[in-house]
This record gives sequence, structure tokens and C-alpha cells, in this order.
Amino acid sequence: MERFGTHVLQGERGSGRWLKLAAGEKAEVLGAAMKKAPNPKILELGTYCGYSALRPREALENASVITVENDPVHAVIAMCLVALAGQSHGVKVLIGHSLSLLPRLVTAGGRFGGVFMDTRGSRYDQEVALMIEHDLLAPHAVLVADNVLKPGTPLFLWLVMRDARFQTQIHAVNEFAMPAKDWISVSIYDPREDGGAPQAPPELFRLHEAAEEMRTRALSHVRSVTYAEWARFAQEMPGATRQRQGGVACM
Ligand SMILES: C[S@@+](CC[C@H](N)C(=O)[O-])C[C@H]1O[C@@H](n2cnc3c(N)ncnc32)[C@H](O)[C@@H]1O
Repeated sequence: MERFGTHVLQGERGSGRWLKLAAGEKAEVLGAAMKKAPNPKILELGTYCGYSALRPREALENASVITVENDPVHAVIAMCLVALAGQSHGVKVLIGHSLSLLPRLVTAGGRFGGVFMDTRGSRYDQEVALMIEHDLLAPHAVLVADNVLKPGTPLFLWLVMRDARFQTQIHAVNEFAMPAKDWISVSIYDPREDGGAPQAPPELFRLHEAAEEMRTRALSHVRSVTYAEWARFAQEMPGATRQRQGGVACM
């Protein structure tokens, strides 16, 4: 899959299109974080072709992955690629919207020790709220979130930086197969009672709207985002995010 993204799509005869995988440096951060999960029950939100659903199977012995995808075509491709990798016994692909499925994820087999969030960053704060409300996270669960800089997740970052239940580190990484920077956040969850974040300031909502506009454009086939625009946006976002969050330290 990595070669397809770097050599085929980006190759001489390729379409130049970007394969949106959490590969390269992102996969390293994800793998290292999942090794710290208190149990091998892993949840992924945003399967796409199944690339990152397979990574915890490498990082953790006996990892049991449930991955949620709302586009049925992506989900079926992921099921085939997971089967091709001989990993169907360890990776279960669920088709549905994260906000609809999260409340229905019964944790009879125990709460999740690790979560990888990679859907649409503007929803990460709602997804976390649902995971807490439905008691899906094990104590000390590791919560990894992609794209928190590019195009950005200001409201989610506010939550995991300001809520005492999360200890969060931000990792600055190179985007896979694109000359742009991004951040991945890694949070450890401690289900204490004095949790909760104060109301986010209005500036963060404006930043959220700017990120959302980039996201919508990137998904549109008519007015997509060029690599140069991504790089420029990713350069401007850290200053704005750091300023509004009252300081975000990157690793
Ligand atoms: C960036 S891709 C995921 C990449 C994948 N994690 C990887 O690195 O291999 C995002 C995927 O999330 C899916 N998605 C977006 N919003 C979703 C939602 N609310 N619930 C479930 N899937 C969603 C999209 O259809 C897309 O396939």
C-alpha cells in the first residue's frame, strides 16, 4: 500500500493523487503508542483501505482490532486487503458512521486499550465524548489522533489539552507521500471524576471553521487543495493553534 502511494500514484506515470494513509512517520508514532496500550483491544475510527488497522497487529501481540468505516466501498476494499494480509481473524471492519456506531459498541470483551482516530477531525471531540459517555475506554487507554495540525482539530486539541483526564503529547511528523507537516496527538486516559474542559474560546471555533473549509475542499473533486496550499496551511496553523491553546509543546 505504501509503494502504491509513493511509487504508483506519485510515479512518473501516476495520477499524482495522494493516498491518505497514516504511513511513514505517522505509522511509527502509531505503532509506538499502541505498544503502550494497557490491553490489546484496539478501536480504529476511519478505516479507508485498512492500512492503519493492520499496524497494531504488528505492534502488539494478539491485537484485536475493530475498525469503523462509513463508506461501504472503502470498507469492502479494506476487508479484501485485510484478508489478503491473512489478518481477517484479528481485524473486524464495521460499516457505519462513527457517531452512530460508537454508542452501540458493546464492550463485553472489555474496554478498548487503544484507539486510533482518523475520520474527520472536526468530529474528534464528539467521538471522544461518546467514548467516555459509553465507557469504552480502559483506564490508561492510549488515544492517538491523526491530522491534528493538517487540516487541524482545534476543538479536539482543546479537550485533550485542558481536560485533566488526558495526558497529551503532540508529535510533529512529515505527512506520508506529501511535502507537508502534520501533528499526531497521543493521549493517555485516566477516568478521574474531576474531568471536563472549560468552554473553548470563540477564536478556536473560527479556527475550527477554517480547518473544516480546507477539509471540505480537499474532499471535493472540483476545488481540491494543492500540495503547496496544504504546506502553507500547515505552516500557519501551528502558530494559531499554539496561541489559542495557551501553548502546545511538540515532540
Ligand atoms: C484518512 S482516511 C483513514 C486512513 C486510514 N486510517 C489509514 O491510515 O489507513 C479517513 C476515512 O474515514 C472515513 N470516515 C470519515 N468520516 C467517518 C465517520 N464519521 N465514520 C466512519 N468513517 C468515516 C472516510 O470514508 C475515510 O475512508
